Amino acid sequence: MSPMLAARLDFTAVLVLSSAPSPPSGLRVRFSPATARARTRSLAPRATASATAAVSAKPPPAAPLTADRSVVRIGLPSKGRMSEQTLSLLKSCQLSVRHLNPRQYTADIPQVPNLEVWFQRPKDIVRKLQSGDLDLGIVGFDIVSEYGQGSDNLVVVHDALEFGHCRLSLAVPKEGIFENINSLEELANMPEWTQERPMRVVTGFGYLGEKFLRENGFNHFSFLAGDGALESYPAMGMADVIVDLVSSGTTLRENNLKEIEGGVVLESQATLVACRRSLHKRKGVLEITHEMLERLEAHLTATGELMVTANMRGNSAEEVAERVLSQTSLCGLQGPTISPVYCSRDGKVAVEYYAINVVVPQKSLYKSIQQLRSVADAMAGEPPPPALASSFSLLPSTPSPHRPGDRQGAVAAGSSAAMAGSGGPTAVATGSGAGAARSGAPAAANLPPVLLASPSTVAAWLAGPERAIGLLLGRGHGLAGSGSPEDRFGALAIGSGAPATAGLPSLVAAIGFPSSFGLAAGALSSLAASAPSSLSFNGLAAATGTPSSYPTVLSLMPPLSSAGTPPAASAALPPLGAPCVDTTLPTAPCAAPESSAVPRATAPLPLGVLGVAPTFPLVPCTTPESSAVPNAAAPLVPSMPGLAPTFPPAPCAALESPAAPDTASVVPRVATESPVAPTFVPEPPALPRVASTPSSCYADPVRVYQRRSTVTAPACSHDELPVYHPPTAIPVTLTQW
Ligand SMILES: Nc1ncnc2c1ncn2[C@@H]1O[C@H](COP(=O)(O)OP(=O)(O)OP(=O)(O)O)[C@@H](O)[C@H]1O
Ligand SMILES: O=P(O)(O)OC[C@H]1O[C@H](OP(=O)(O)OP(=O)(O)O)[C@H](O)[C@@H]1O
Repeated sequence: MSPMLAARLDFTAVLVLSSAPSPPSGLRVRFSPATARARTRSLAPRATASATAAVSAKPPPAAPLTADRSVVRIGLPSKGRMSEQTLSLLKSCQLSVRHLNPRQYTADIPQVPNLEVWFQRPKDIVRKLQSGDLDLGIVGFDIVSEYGQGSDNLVVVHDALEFGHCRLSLAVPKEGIFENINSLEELANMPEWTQERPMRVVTGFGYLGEKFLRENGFNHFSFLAGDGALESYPAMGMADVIVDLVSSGTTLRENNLKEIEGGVVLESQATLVACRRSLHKRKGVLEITHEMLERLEAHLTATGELMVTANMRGNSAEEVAERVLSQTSLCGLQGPTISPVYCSRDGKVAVEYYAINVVVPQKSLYKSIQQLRSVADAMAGEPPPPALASSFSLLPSTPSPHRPGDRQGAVAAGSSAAMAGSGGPTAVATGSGAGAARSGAPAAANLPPVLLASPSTVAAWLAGPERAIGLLLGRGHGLAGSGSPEDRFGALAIGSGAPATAGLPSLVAAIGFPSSFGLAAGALSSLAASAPSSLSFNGLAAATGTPSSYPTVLSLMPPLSSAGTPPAASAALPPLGAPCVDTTLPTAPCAAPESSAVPRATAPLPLGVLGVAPTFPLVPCTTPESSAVPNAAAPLVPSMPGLAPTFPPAPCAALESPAAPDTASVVPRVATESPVAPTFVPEPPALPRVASTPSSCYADPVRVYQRRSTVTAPACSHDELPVYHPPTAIPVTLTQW
């Protein structure tokens, strides 16, 4: 084995970034061999041990940095499947790439003035990072590993940008001499492979492929380089096995190939990579890297979180806080924000309700809402509501008539007595995206609830105690899916576990996930077409348009009353493609409590989920001295509204003349379309200074980032180079509208 192959993959050196606005001389880039070694070990689960262990550490190329270049350069994929997602990720981080002339390869990012974007083929990005012609780049880890070949001059500063997931895998034909070959070991020991007749491998990853085979005991193999359609080579008799990228596995299956145990060479996804020499030497690279990491981390951390807003009665914010904090799913990142909701009572300002804003993991949204409801009921002196499955309200058994004029792809189903009696699904309604599920619409007044979310979220709901009714759109997105577990859920999964006589759960939700929206719309159309006759479909709007018109918004319907009080029938469907921040679904009439015709039991707990809340972690760890230094993330903060509207309204009157300025400028749709009691969330307090950590940890203010997957060590474990700090310090949220 060559020394090159025997060396280690060492992309994992830490990047030390200064948060202090000190002059460049004060910035330190330091790489700790010890720390890097530790990282390498902890990388093993992501890149298989063999791959991790043997990418060589070639000496860094001696290419000098171009003396006259003062601008920092980042390389982005010019085409292919990574290209669009890269731009979209950056946009989500408020780093919009301005590509004025599509014929040119350069662009800029207005938010980062000294940064020049160069669109390049991914492999060229890696090559140019090595040579120092690019300073930063976004490419798949597979490409970094193959073309970087362990170069010391490459630093993967963020290894999990959460797109472009795939694996580099060895696959063999399902039949013939491979029929009983199911593991790498069995493959290596096949008597067929001799020096004269080696195993022929076709791949576009010659470096990683060869290293992998050598490390796994293969003695007789030969390589054939191929660029595309590698799955055809075995059938054509040109190769015995392939080493290629796999994501869904469909191409392999369709070409009669199979993966085998131990055959994964490398797990990959998009990464942010930097040129080490640039980080050291080129002015501005460190700061820009720092800023990009800040934004990426903020966005990625927040995508699994939702901000839930609810109004509930209470005597004081503290009392509400105590109750809310007693619930396991309502503790937020640091705790809920609780603020008074001002209503007008007899011409005076009164506070009877409090708005709770709390960040919850998307996965436990359902649980959180149940807990909120139970807290709200307890506050009102009532027993907590039953679990969701038994809190369904009975619906009229007559199916709602089909409305011919409804929009395409829109679908919702009323319940039917037949279904309720069958023990099968009691009802289903589906709505798609962007708050389009509008059970409050006249023809949809009897509609059951909608739960539409990403497959994994719905799967969690279905599997959870609530046994929610749901339409799960699996990968197959056929309504009668089969095959993989996800495909099995691709079928309509409704009413599981709901009592046969039950009507509907009290929750209506529609989530528009840009990523799965097309899928959702397709499945909804199929559902409409293939619906059993016992279901009838009413029109619920399915928003269409570009992904950007789907705010990730979840609209929640207040509970139907136990007496079956339908939702107010006043809400009109939003126009197609409208940005639907659909919060206008009050069930109770807006009235002062004393005059309310609606018994307390039916009064809604108004809920709204404000969508993805990117959380901007501020500087996680500094020396005490640095607390005098403005936080590096601070400039991000003032642009955030920090105001979470509450909706729908708490029962109250005199909304026409709010007693205090309203929040219309913040949330115009809510203010104009919904009779919302104004809620005043105090201005966010002045940003606290960065939390201090024991000074023994640091010599000066530093922030260290490295590959996310290696975040295992405690915060301050190294005398000089503290490892990555999980960004939990000071969450600041931005709600996307
Ligand atoms: N199923 C997949 N097949 C190939 N690449 C995938 C897959 N899923 C994610 N990726 C990521 O996308 C990158 C390849 O994208 P794409 O094939 O568009 O790139 P490219 O460099 O333009 O390809 P080519 O060199 O074949 O033109 C891979 O390097 C990998 O990181
Ligand atoms: O597991 P799957 O989801 O089926 O994806 C795997 C396929 O995708 C890629 O090919 P690509 O579409 O880039 O075309 P190519 O073969 O020409 O490279 C890869 O080379 C596989 O062939």
